[in-house]
Parts: sequence; structure tokens; C-alpha cells
Amino acid sequence: MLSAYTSDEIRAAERELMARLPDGTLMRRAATGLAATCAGLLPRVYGGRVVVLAGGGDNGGDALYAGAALARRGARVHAILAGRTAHEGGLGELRRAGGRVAEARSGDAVLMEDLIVRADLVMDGLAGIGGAGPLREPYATLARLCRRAEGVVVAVDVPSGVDASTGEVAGEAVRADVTVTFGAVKIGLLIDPGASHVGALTPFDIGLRPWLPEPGVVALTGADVAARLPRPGPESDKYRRGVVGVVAGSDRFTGAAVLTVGGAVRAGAGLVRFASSAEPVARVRARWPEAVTTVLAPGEGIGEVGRVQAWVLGPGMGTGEDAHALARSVLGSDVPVIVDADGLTLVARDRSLLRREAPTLLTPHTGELGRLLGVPSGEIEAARLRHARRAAEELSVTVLVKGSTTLVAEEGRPVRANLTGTPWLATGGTGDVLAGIAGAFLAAGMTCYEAASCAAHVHGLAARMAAGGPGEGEAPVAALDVALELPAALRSLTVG
Ligand SMILES: NC(=O)C1=CN([C@@H]2O[C@H](COP(=O)(O)OP(=O)(O)OC[C@H]3O[C@@H](n4cnc5c(N)ncnc54)[C@H](O)[C@@H]3O)[C@@H](O)[C@H]2O)[C@@H](O)CC1
Ligand SMILES: Nc1ncnc2c1ncn2[C@@H]1O[C@H](COP(=O)(O)OP(=O)(O)O)[C@@H](O)[C@H]1O
Ligand SMILES: [K+]
Repeated sequence: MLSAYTSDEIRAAERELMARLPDGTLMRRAATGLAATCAGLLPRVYGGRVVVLAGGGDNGGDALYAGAALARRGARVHAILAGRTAHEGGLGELRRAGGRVAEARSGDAVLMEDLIVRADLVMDGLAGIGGAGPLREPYATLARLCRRAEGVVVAVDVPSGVDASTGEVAGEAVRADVTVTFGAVKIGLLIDPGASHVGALTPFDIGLRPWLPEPGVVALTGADVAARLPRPGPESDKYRRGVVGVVAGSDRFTGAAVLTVGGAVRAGAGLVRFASSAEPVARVRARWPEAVTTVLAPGEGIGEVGRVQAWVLGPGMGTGEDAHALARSVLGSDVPVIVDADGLTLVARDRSLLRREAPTLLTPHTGELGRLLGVPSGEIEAARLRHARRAAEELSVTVLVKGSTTLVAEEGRPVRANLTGTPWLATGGTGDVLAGIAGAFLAAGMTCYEAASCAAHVHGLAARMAAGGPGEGEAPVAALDVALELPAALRSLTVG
């Protein structure tokens, strides 16, 4: 399990550790790791062109010391100082190592731009965990220039401009190819929009671990998910493995039904019971003969469908009066329910539907969450963590917020950030498949929190495998591809 921390938590741990070490030891450690990573990224250290962007704080200090280490190995290092002051020790050491220094406020702007654009490597030491609010000038201009860098951009600790505690980005921010982060992963490196500025995340241990608290945000690794996945034993039968009920689709949206059932079938449900109107039932029977289906008359509830261990409610079911009555019937049951898509619209309109004893998992995208909380979706995308936590607390349910970063929030537990996935997932119907996967896991006896975070991981992995990846070429995926790739994704998790 990967743990992630706020700036305050990291600072507190640093204070504890620093009190036990000679002055400057930590910064030396950080700079040594940073320099080693940078050396590995340069085609050749000797003669390599390195630009160090140094802010006025300790982040600039790390970068200056690392720049000095590279200069001692023959790199041509230029530091551009953004602050009114610079870290004295680091600056002195860089000068002694033969590095050159310019001041962003008073130097030749054209020359500095040229240095950044043509460098083999740009080190972003503008701001780290001490950064607050939008980057001011000249920091913002330097961050913007990094986009035009032809060489590799290495963020020191955190890409400058990204809020290390939340992933929020209030203005300009550096887009790094690699981020070398010290001591512990910061929350903002895992959650968009911050996460998309990180590039390859390279943690470097400086010995903070013993002083870090319980994390507020965690991420499951493949091994964590593999250890949690339901697996049949010798005594299993289809009922013990878990029967998932799916209420989805309508005469207008038949595909949502096929995709949701597909997610559940391919993720390993013992049995899928599907209930809807005649048209989606016909489509589901044709595509997934494994499912047991029931045709519901308009306004009819789920009374005749049979026993299930969990329900998936909502994709494509419509939002009219009959759909409302059906939602009430499903949420009136005493088993866990996943509410997705149209089900979320119904719940946003009538919150009383959520008054129930059994667990509930909501799986909104940011637009649906916006309707639930009365907040524009843009605000949610800019501050995902805060809104995911707020939703879980206000609605007293487990919430899986979809989008470029998927988060699972439940009161009293660390928020889980998902590390798999691909932007190719941004296509119609993939959310339906996700709801089906979560349904299969929930029916197998997992909690909403575990089912949601494992489903997000497996879904993202299947999508990546379907889309291809670095070295093998990539292609768009369709939602059904994601469902069909699930067994391969699950198999890849369980090898080794
Ligand atoms: N404290 C420690 O013991 C260690 C700290 N380390 C480094 O120290 C960093 C934290 O250092 P600091 O606390 O000095 O903070 P930073 O260096 O992150 O930032 C503070 C500096 O940036 C400026 N700044 C902040 N927000 C700004 C904005 N929006 N626009 C323009 N300028 C802004 C401040 O005026 C100040 O000069 C870490 O990220 C890490 O890189 C490492 O050396 C490891 C050890
Ligand atoms: N930019 C993106 N990067 C990665 N994953 C994304 C992105 N946009 C959407 N997704 C994922 O794609 C799926 C879309 O689900 P959803 O919005 O419910 O679509 P639909 O209702 O069409 O099925 C979710 O799993 C979501 O996390
Ligand atoms: K930085």
C-alpha cells in the first residue's frame, strides 16, 4: 500500500528527524538522491547542459546542491534564481563547483529563456512543500518556460505550482517528466490536476518513515488488490461466490444494461440476475447467456427477481416516475447497493432514497457529484479530494468519484486514490462496466470501500491492457473491450 501525506505531516516528521541529525544532513541526503537521478537522465553528465531553477526556500537549496554535484562531474550548470534571496549554502557550493548564476528579476530574459529551452535537463527547484497559492512572478514565467524545454524537466520534491497536500493547481505549474520526491509521497502527486504534472514519480528515502502519522490518502498496489480479490474455494458454488442483481437499461438505453452485466460477468460474479424492461432484457440475454433475466412491467419493483447479495442500480434506467419507483424498491432492500448514472440523478432529486440500513456505494463522475452536492463540476475537478470527502460525510455513504483520478472516500478511512487507468477510458459506457465489476466484488462479500477501490484498480488495468501501452502502440478502447479484457487483467494480478 502506498501512503501519501500532507505538507504539514511531512514537515512535522522532518522536524523530528532533523532534531536527531547534524544540521543540513537531510538536505544533503535529498540533494544526493536528486543528483543521482539527474545524472541517470542526462545523455552524458560531462558537458551536459543543466539549468537549475531555484526559488528562495529549501526546495531551491536541494536543487542548488544537486546542481553543484553535477557541476563537479563536469556538467555545465546554470542556476536561475527566482527569489529575492537564495539558499546560501547551496548557492555557495554551486559557485565553488564552477556553476554560473543569473537572477530572474534582473537578468537577460532572452538569454534565460534560451538556456531553459536548450538545456539537456532543467531542475525545477522553484517551490516545494512550502509553496502556497498561485505561483507569483517571476516563478510563474519560469514554470511556463519549462513547457518549451527540449530537454528533460525534473521536479524537485513537487512540481512547482502544485499544492502538495491536495493536488490543486491554482495557476501556472511546472509539467515535469520526472518528479524526485523526498521522504514520502505527497498527496498532491497522486490526485489530478496535480498528478498530471508529475511525470514518472521517483520517491527517494531520506529516513522520515518512523515519524509519519497514519496516512489520510493511500493507494492500492497490484499486490494489495490481488490479496483482496475474491477467489473460489473447493466448497464454492455460484450462490456462495455471490449473486449480483443488476437493474439497468431501458428501451432507450439498452447498451448500458449489456455493459453493466458484462462487467459483473467478466469480473467473476457467481451469478448475475438482471431485471429491466423487455428490450434490454432481450439484448442482455443475447449477449450474456450466463445472466438470469426478469422482465419488469412499468412501475413494478424487484420483488420477483430472486435473492441477491448486492445490487447495481442505475445505468441507463431512465429518471422518470417508474424508474424512481424501481430505485425505491432496490434501495429498500437489505443488501448493499451500488448507485450509478441515472440512479444518481434520482438520488440527487430525492435524497430520502438513501435512508437505509444496508451499505450504499455511489459511483458518480464529477458532473453527477456536482448535482449531488450542488457544486459546479469544474470546482469538483479542481479540488477532487475535498469534494470526495465532503460527499462521503454529508451523504453517509461510500463514494467513488470517477474521472482522470478516481478516488474512493468513506468516513473514518483514508481516501483511496487509484493508480491504474488511462485517458482512453474517457469514452461512453466504461462507467457502466465499472459498476458491474464493483457489483461482482460487493456480492462476493467485500465491503463497499474494498469493492470500490479494487474495482477501480482492475477496471483501469483492463483498460490499459486493452489500449496497449508504451512500446507496443496504443489504440482507443470501447467499453465492451474493457469488460472483455477483465479476465486477462485479473490473471495478470494473480501471477507471481
Ligand atoms: N525541511 C527539511 O528538512 C527538508 C526540506 N527539503 C526541501 O525543502 C522543501 C521545503 O522547503 P521550504 O519550507 O523552504 O519551502 P519551499 O522551498 O517549498 O518554498 C518556500 C519558498 O518559495 C516561495 N514561495 C512559496 N509560494 C510561492 C508562490 N506561490 N509564488 C512564488 N514563490 C513562492 C517562498 O517565498 C519561499 O521562498 C521541500 O519541498 C524539499 O524540497 C529537503 O531538503 C529535505 C529536507
Ligand atoms: N481523463 C480520464 N483519464 C482516465 N480515466 C478517465 C478519464 N475520464 C474518464 N475516465 C474514466 O472513465 C470512466 C467513465 O465513466 P462514466 O463517466 O460513468 O461514463 P459512462 O457513463 O459513459 O459509462 C470512469 O471509470 C472514469 O474514471
Ligand atoms: K519543485
